[in-house]
Amino acid sequence: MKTSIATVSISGALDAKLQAIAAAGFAGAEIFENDLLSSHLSAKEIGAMMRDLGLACTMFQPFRDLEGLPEPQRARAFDRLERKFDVMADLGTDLVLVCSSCSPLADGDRERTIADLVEAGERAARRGMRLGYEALAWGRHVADHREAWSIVRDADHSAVGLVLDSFHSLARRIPASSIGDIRADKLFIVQVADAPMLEMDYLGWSRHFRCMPGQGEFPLDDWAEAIRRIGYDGYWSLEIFNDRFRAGSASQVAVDGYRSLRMLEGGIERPAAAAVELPPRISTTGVEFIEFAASHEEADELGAMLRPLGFRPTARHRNKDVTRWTQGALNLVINCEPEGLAHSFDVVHGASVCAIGLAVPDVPAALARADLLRIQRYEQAVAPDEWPIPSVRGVGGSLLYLVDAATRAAMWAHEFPHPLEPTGPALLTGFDHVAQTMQSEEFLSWLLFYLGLLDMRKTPQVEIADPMGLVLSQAVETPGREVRFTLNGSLAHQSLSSRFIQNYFGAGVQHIAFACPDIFAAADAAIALEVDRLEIPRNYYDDLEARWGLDPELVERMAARGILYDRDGEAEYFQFYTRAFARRVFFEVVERRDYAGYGAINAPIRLAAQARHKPPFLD
Ligand SMILES: O=C(O)c1ccc(O)c(O)c1
Ligand SMILES: [Mg+2]
Repeated sequence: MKTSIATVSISGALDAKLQAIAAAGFAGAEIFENDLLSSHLSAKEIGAMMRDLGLACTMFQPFRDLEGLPEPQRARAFDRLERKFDVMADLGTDLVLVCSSCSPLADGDRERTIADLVEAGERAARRGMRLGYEALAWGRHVADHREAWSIVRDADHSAVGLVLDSFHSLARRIPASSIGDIRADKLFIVQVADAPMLEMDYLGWSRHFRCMPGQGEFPLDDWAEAIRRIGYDGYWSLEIFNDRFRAGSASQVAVDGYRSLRMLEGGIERPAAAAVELPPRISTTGVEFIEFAASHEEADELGAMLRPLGFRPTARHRNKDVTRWTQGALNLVINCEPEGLAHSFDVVHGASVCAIGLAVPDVPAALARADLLRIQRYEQAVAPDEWPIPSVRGVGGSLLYLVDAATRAAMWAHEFPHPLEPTGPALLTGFDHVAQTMQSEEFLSWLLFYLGLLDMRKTPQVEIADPMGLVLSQAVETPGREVRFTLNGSLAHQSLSSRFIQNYFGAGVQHIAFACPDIFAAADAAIALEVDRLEIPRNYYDDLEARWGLDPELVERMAARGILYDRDGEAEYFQFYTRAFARRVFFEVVERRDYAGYGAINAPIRLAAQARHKPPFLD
């Protein structure tokens, strides 16, 4: 796939944008006119810079309101176009994007439109240039790529072609089958954007809500497949108007963009027919372990929270200050080493989750996928007798270890040979989900990370009311729901999530939810060992009884244990929470009875209960 991105997609000054675009691995970039107008560099200098960076200038854009004008506006538009050809020559591109007209002066007569495009094509051809006609979804007379294509086809001029932009076509829900009529040699460039499905005006939706392929809800796989099928082999160019991206880091947005095009190439939701030679997304069968970085003091505190939940320290590392805590098939690792990544993590963030081990069947394939997406591998020094576990950088600089079956067996037996206590009764049977909290600016980036690397699907985004602001929440899940992450992005500075980020000095794991087959048994055992649990107000239970018509006795049993409840049809969800450890990480225990969600309805109750416990220094 030939990759390109419009400079409008990225923050900063034009020269900095181009550097970020080149560093992320793109082959080309579209120069957005406003970026050039506001640059201190001339078009010639930008052109030279692009050549030095190895970037093709794929298009100059946009040229607005060309066709259907009365005189004298028409003559002026053509003069303006000639001037742009000079700029394009300096930039080193032969292609200009012409948007379908939005001018109230434009006449919608089809023959006039064709005649104007032919005239423009003649002028372009004289200068060795070409123009690509794009139907804006809010164009005054041409707002549909089918209409734009029929005009381009009938104009029948070698310098006049079509620009397809997924936003305009998919916002209008134009079927991908309509692309089959387009001739590949007439499709001059393809612009790509995803977006959430919203009910709003096209212009506002397009200018503020576009996102990278995979981050939104447009059916891009079918659309891209239809374009490949006609034999198109030109550039796929991201064009993402989004205020959040323009407020973010240029290099991160550029890398995300590159990653998203690679995802599109291989298929976002299902493998693309054309992508056989690309490393596919990784299947993962479970969370093998979660590792905490902690000082000894913090490790004691953490241990005191884990025991009531049924965990015991069962083994010690052969030569490191690292303890394995287990329960049934669940593994937690507490790392108190005075050096290495875990220690650095503890110094920066305080006691927290520094790594997650994912069970994957094929580690080399996983690393190949990570490389394709430019996800950073993490290589740490391994002593000669140590078992190396490959890893990549995840949320907040934490690691995602990739653990295959051979490593799993060797890792525990070889690295943790010194037994400590026997295991207790297994109350909890698995990791249900891991919740990670981040700034809202990073939210879409991490969504793309998980969806690109792992064979996971996203659930719809929900907004959760925190006592001090809104939090965006969205889950990613493996097809069999063996691994689930929930991502939470705070939209308000005072929300509990934001306080977490401030307190944590960055994004990270805010809670770990364990699965159990009997929540009452798990809660009773935890309470018997004096678990520090989150108290839920009585009002909640009065409402619960009224809302679901639950047996009052069941409601009393839940109230006595601080268990929250949700229901979806016949499916039921029970959950309880511990208080936060080191003011950062807390634990949840859930029992699912065919329930697929995360109890979002209870999140405001939980957040308010946590806010009541907030440590005084955070005020
Ligand atoms: O919003 C716009 O004006 C605009 C400009 C150029 C494009 O390619 C586009 O899709 C939209
Ligand atoms: Mg466009």
